[in-house]
Amino acid sequence: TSYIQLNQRNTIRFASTKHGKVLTTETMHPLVKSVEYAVRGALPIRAEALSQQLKKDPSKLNFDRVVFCNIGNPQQLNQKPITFFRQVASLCENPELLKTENRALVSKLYPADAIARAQVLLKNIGSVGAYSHSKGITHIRENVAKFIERRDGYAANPEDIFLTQGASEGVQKVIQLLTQNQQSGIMIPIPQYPLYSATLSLVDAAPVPYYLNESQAWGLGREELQKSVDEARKNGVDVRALVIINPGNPTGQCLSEENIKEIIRFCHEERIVLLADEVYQTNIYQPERRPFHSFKKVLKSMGPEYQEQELFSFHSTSKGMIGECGRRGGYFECVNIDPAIMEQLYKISSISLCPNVHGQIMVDLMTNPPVEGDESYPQYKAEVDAIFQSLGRRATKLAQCFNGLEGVTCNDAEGAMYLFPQITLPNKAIEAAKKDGMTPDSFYAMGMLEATGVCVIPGSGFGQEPGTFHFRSTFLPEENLFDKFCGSLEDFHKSFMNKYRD
Ligand SMILES: Cc1ncc(COP(=O)(O)O)c(CN[C@@H]2CONC2=O)c1O
Repeated sequence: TSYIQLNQRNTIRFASTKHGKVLTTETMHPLVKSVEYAVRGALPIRAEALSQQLKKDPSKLNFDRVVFCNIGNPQQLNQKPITFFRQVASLCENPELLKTENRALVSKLYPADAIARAQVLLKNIGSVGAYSHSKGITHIRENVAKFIERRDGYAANPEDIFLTQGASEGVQKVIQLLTQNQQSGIMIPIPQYPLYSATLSLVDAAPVPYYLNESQAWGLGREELQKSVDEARKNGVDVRALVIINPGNPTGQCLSEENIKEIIRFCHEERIVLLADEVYQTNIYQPERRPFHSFKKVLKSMGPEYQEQELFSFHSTSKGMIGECGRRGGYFECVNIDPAIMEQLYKISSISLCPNVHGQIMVDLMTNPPVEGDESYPQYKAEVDAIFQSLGRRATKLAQCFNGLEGVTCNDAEGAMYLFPQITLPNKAIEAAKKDGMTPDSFYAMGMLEATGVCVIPGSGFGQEPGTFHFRSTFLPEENLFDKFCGSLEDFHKSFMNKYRD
């Protein structure tokens, strides 16, 4: 916009005054100011401060470590990375190791299939220090497409795949494109992972809530979706898309194939774009909920009338049994998306040049791990199975712990990494929270943190049925510390309930 046009279009509000900071919370972008993201909000900030205090003067606190259960960050809680993945990544990082003169030494440390994988990757990448294609390295996108074909049994085109800085970046790009003005609405689950509400705040679009049914194991029916979209459209909201998180965060429910068909039929009939967040697709602990049904697969299995349904599917290297969150690896696949929109997606992807190459390498490894017959397969399978079984045990144990607490009910985690128990708090606690200017569940969670060092996130950070209170915890603390972890929560809860008993 030229200076003159700006002047004609609206009066220029000069940020700079005669003194003080130019950039302040008064002069900043108001939408940024409006954003909230509880997963790293007040509780984790306090937890970080306590963690620093523990290093300086542990005597003042009645716990010896802060347990960050606020975030699905497995390697922060000492989950081991997958050996084969780190072997390949480290070889890509230091190609000198692949030189012939070093082969004898390196072969003592690295299996042949890791060396071979690194060579193939570097042949297609060049240097991990170079910018890559803005959609991601073609060779890796081809491998992702093959993974999708193997998983679903339907064709996938590498040109429909964008590699991203974690799934977050893909979600933000797609929502940005989908929302034209303040009337643009995106349906999001309540409770939801606050990436969605935060992104909608940033683009000044309308969140359109649909409620998961806690009494039905966080189930979702067509009638709830219909009620939500009808209500929004009646109020002038231009509902354009539906976000489904499957398996769910923070709720852990896994959709059946029939449920997915019902959702696709709804989107088709209501002309709504589907955003399928499937980052927990390998975190499914309840056998009856396996195998994972992707929205892509179910859509392709439905009749011809559904074959124009627009769908974006998201995946990430941060979850599963991998937990490589810090590498920022992820992708999204575009299904039935207008070619002109694909060009727009490429354009905005090119603004940030490319996703980081190490994240891309991790996507390649996640989607194409060692297979039966490969030298590294036995170790890879043993590591993945051990993590998977341990997550399942911890999910069950923590749910049992929560269900044993006075006034607490907790659905099992069918999948994902979290539990979202509902807590019934005494009025005295609710009053005390009010006095401290906190929501009751934040007051409870802060009390838990100060007493035990365990950091969870209040349900208000995810949304919840009005009048109910929840908190979200991961079940990621190391298994050998789990009994102590559960014991500290039980002790805190007893003392809290006694302190505020009506
Ligand atoms: C449902 C869902 N979608 C997308 C993401 C983004 O992941 P990446 O950007 O790392 O790929 C997360 C991360 N889970 C957050 C982070 O940890 N705890 C959470 O609730 C998530 O839970």
